Amino acid sequence: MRDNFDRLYMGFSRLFGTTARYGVGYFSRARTDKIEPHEYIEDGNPDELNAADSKYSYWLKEHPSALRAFQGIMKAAVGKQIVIFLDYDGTLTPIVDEPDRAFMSDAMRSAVGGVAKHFPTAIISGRSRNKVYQFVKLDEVYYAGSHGMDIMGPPTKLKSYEGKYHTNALDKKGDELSIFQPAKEFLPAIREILDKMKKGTSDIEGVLIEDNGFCISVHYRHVAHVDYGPLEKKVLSVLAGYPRFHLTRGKKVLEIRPSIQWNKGNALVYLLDTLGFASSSSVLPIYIGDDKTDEDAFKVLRRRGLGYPIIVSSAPRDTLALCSLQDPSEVLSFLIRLARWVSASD
Ligand SMILES: O=P(O)(O)OC[C@H]1O[C@H](O[C@H]2O[C@H](CO)[C@@H](O)[C@H](O)[C@H]2O)[C@H](O)[C@@H](O)[C@@H]1O
Repeated sequence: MRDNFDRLYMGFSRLFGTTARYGVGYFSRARTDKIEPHEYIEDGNPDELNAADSKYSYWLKEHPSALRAFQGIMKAAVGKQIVIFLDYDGTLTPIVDEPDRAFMSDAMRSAVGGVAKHFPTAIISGRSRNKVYQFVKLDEVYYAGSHGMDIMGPPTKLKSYEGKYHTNALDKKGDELSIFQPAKEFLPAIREILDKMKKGTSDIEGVLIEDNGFCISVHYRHVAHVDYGPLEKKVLSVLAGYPRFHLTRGKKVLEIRPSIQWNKGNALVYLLDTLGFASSSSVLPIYIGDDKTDEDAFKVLRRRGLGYPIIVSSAPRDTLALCSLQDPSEVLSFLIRLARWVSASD
């Protein structure tokens, strides 16, 4: 009986976008909101939804909810230093139609600030470092923009990272920081590509080109289906003149990136190293992200057998993550719980 209700409610939640599926308040929310199972039966094809749900339930067994696994994660953290890594779009904010309007909620800001009070915390995003900072506006967090190619992290004199890519900086309080930009020499070419990309695609309606510092995003969320082919062709033809760059694909976005061996996984390692946890077993990194690019960081954690890679997804996906969270609202619950847990154990 309970199983039936579970399945029906999951179908309903997928259909109507409610987020109260797992973790705290799952059944209680369903009841207080007075959601009746028959509403779902009338509005959807039960067979299709049941098939999708059973795939998702199966996937959840392999990538359990980090909210459900919370106690286990905290048990593993005993005697270790937790370090938090967060992606931005799709993790700290829901995916929205206008990239410039992916604002972070005050609740999320306060939750991220809450964990950053207790643990070193970094946001690693595909956006430019400054843009992420403008959205987040928390000074106690480290920022890595351009998929990790522009990191503002702890001060460092580590020999393993080339000095020419480092610049010293000060934060607002006057504390020392280090800026690491391993794709520095690509900047002039990136400016050229940006210019050509803007000119070359200006006749296609709906294209939005975002300058991400060391990468460029060509958004096609608002491009008509028939125009996608010509757009991709144009992007590839500009790129053909720049063999030291390559194209990757994200959520309704084509991204142009310098072809260096540096990604979010390298950024995670860099930050762990500069925080003083190089090859340390006394650290427990928790990395939460929703995108393909976050898989590079998941891979590093899995290879090192370290911490918890957590994917944000409400559908089954190929992933190296160990746990999952359904959407940014579950990320919020997880972060709040983490800050409460550490305050309670202080
Ligand atoms: O690494 P991330 O922080 O996840 O950044 C990846 C890309 O995110 C943004 O684009 C995506 O989110 C937009 C806002 O929700 C959405 O409109 C767009 O369709 C998505 O692709 C950002 O604008 C890109 O520059 C980032 O590379």
